[in-house]
Amino acid sequence: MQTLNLPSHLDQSPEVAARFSKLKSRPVILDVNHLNKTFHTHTTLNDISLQVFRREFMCVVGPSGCGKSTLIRIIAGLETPTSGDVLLEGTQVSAPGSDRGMVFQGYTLFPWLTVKKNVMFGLEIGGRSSTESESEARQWIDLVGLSKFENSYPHELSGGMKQRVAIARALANNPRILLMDEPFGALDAQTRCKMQSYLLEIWKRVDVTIMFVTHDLDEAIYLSDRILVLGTNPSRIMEVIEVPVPRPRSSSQFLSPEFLATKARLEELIHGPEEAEAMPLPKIRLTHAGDDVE
Ligand SMILES: Nc1ncnc2c1ncn2[C@@H]1O[C@H](COP(=O)(O)OP(=O)(O)OP(=O)(O)O)[C@@H](O)[C@H]1O
Repeated sequence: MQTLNLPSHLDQSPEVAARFSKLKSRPVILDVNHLNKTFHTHTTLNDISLQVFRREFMCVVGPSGCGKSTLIRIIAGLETPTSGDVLLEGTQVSAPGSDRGMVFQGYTLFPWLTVKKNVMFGLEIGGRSSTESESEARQWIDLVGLSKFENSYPHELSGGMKQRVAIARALANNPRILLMDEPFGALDAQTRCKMQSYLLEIWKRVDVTIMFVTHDLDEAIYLSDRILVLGTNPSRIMEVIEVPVPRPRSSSQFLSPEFLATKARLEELIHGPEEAEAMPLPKIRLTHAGDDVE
């Protein structure tokens, strides 16, 4: 078998290295300190500490059950840690707040409200007048490219369009951080690719930091500045990878040596020997000896 001769994922071009030094010179927006979460007797998060910089795009990956959603839910204030704390711009997170926007995999729009009313909802709850909310909602709907659909109802939109509305609605409250938990997980592959490009475009135009949970390693590399890799047994941070792929990103980079090297490292961390050992299949055979497919 021919093996690819890949560079190390740690190799960075001068251009990429300069971008990371600029990123790290920005203020820390999110500070996670020695976070632990135990459900009954099961330790889901164990001593997780990390810092995210302002306007950084960080993806969170790891095997199923490693605590990705739990981490995001704690940052969102939807779950309380067993110990440790989360600071957003220096303020301790203890409950949900408008400084954090959330987009989930399931479509969470109100089906009885139009696109415009869905986006206006949080603004009106936050105390804005109807006129103010309407003009702000229009601006966000414009940003996600759905002006023509502002009077449509969610059932009249495709899955990708619904998620664009969900992004507009989350951004309308001017959150400091956007927390996205598998937001494109239910979309078909083509729509998913389009949504990834839309999201990068939106992120470039808004002063917001993004934490994005995904199972899709290509998606993580395509979107991220850094990738947080969580592991299980024991639960821990395995690595924080600085993605060496230059920006602006495009699908033509999927086969570039930097992209493939990062993917190989992620595969090694997530699907390495540890996972295979953790879940061995029982040696049961339901076919006749000699009737092998390989
Ligand atoms: N409310 C809860 N009560 C009890 N256990 C929970 C609760 N929420 C999460 N867990 C457990 O914590 C562990 C981590 O769950 P979590 O959903 O955070 O993982 P994940 O990495 O997001 O998984 P997946 O990739 O499959 O979505 C799992 O074992 C899960 O069963």
